[in-house]
Amino acid sequence: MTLMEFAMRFKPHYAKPLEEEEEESVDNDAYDDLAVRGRKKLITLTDNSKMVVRNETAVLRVPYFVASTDPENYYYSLLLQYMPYRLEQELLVEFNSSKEAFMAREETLKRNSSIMEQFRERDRQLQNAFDQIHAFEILDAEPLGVGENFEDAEEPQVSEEQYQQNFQAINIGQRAVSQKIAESIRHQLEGNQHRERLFITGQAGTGKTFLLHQLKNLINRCYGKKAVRVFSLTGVAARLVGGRTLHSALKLPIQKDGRIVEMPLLTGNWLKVMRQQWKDTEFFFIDEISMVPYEMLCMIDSRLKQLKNNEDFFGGINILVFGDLMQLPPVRASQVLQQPERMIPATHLWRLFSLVELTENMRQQGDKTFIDILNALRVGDLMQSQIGILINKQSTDMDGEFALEKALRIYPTNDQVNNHNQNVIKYFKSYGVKMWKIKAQDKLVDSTRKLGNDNSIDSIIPKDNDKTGGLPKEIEIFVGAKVMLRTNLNVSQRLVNGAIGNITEINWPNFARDQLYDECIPKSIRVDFGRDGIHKIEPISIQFPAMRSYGTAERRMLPVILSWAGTAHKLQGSTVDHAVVYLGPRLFVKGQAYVTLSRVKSLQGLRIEQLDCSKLMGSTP
Ligand SMILES: Nc1ncnc2c1ncn2[C@@H]1O[C@H](COP(=O)(O)OP(=O)(O)OP(=O)(O)O)[C@@H](O)[C@H]1O
Repeated sequence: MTLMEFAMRFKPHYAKPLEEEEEESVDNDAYDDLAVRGRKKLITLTDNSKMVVRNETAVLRVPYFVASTDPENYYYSLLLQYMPYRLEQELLVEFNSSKEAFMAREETLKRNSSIMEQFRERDRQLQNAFDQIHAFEILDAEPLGVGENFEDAEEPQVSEEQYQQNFQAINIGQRAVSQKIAESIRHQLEGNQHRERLFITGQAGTGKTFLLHQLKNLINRCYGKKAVRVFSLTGVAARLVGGRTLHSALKLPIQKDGRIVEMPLLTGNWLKVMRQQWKDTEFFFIDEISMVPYEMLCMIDSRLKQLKNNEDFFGGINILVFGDLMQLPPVRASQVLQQPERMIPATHLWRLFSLVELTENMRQQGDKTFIDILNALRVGDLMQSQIGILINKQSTDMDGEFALEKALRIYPTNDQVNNHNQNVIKYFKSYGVKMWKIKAQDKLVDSTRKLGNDNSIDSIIPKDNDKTGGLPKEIEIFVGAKVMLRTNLNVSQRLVNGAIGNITEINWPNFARDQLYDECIPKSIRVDFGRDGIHKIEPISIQFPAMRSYGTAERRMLPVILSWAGTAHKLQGSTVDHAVVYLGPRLFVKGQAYVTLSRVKSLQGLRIEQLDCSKLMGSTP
């Protein structure tokens, strides 16, 4: 059924048949009124037609629809009630669904709603609808840590000096790729239609990300404009390369429970705006490609075709992907390289790529023993002597740089991460450090259903932080606590989800010197993000769907979580001087041990918390 056919179903309630519709006005009742009572006050509409001002109230009959089960009718009925229109068709033109049409009018509807407030007892119907939509956006968004909709960062400009310095530093393998790309750009600028499709791989630490930055600068300089767009699947990885997440940048659908959902086509204004944004793009980079399932690569291909209005593969732009398939496999999705059977005989996209392998380890530079261990671990072929070295790295005696509160801990699961953070809190408490427990303020914002006596607000709020916009239920903080930001505050200052720093100051409301009551949330905290500076962080409010059909809930909380530990998945791509890593029985994915270990620069900077040798061998996790 087309949207128009769908709209016709409303005729009995709202609209008169089109042929009866007067050119001059849609308010036929008002004209009928005019005939009976004589001259009435007219207002002139923007197209100079006239409309009679109604003196008497009218009753509008509205069937009842439920947003979750019948969104088309629900939003359409709201549009009909609250959006002024001359022809009913206008309401849906250019939109794929009535929800889209409704959201496109958000500003106007809210303005109209506030005007109408004077004439009616406000039923909050519109407000509830917007609240619901925005709350559900939390669920539709990528899981936290998988990035959010932040706009293109104003990337920090690399100085000429830095650029030259990096250029001098690049090794032979990196230089060969740079030269190939420079050459190719020269040909493309001369009109050559060949486009580069490279898969730049190499074990962890071989400088793939370093090369990515260098190529980005090189290409932008060649074109004299921002011609490269850089993406990653996770927000943390995107932060490392100054890029955006694939989902937000390309409006890709979100996979739920490992299922790949169909990708909607962009239409109307969205498409226009995005095409404009992409017009200068000549190169498309994806970092950490090992996290991108094959189906997603296909979606990227079709989205780029649409954005560049070009049916060539990837919309006829150059595409460079960076990653190591021996690192983490895509989370809950099919293999990266394998083309699912149902997609055959479509062209296998990976066949279009040339492979370039970087071989010189730059992260563990100088630590040959560690490099050899990592190389062997990568292919599941550790020698007995190498296992011996790792066994010697096991220690319960964590002091100096490896002290509980200092070195980063890397675990496979969130549970272990939380557990470690709590242990650090206990440790500081044992030294009498003053702590404050900050509890989130939760409330229901939908008036559709009230909480009964048997239900507390806690019973209808999801426990999983990813379903509450990343805001935790509670957090214990103190000056010195290590925290991770869970929202994008300022992309150009790199204050994005995943940024880690230490609290330097806690400020309470009303200039109080301390937390006056248990429910009190600090007015702000200051966090030192190292080279990204010290920044003030204030509490934020986020709406999300409550459980058990209780409508929309809202949580107000500081957007930070404790961060003395992180998961291997979230830390993929990072480099640290010191870390205590877990290589025990809870490793659950092939490649996890390798990714975990290879974050550390040297054997000297490594301690192992638990070691299960069977997890290091062969291809089994
Ligand atoms: N040519 C180079 N000169 C100096 N340092 C380099 C060079 N290439 C890479 N590095 C440094 O080596 C470390 C590892 O590099 P990088 O993070 O780019 O590796 P990677 O291959 O992307 O690793 P991973 O697969 O773990 O993400 C970084 O600290 C980086 O700055």
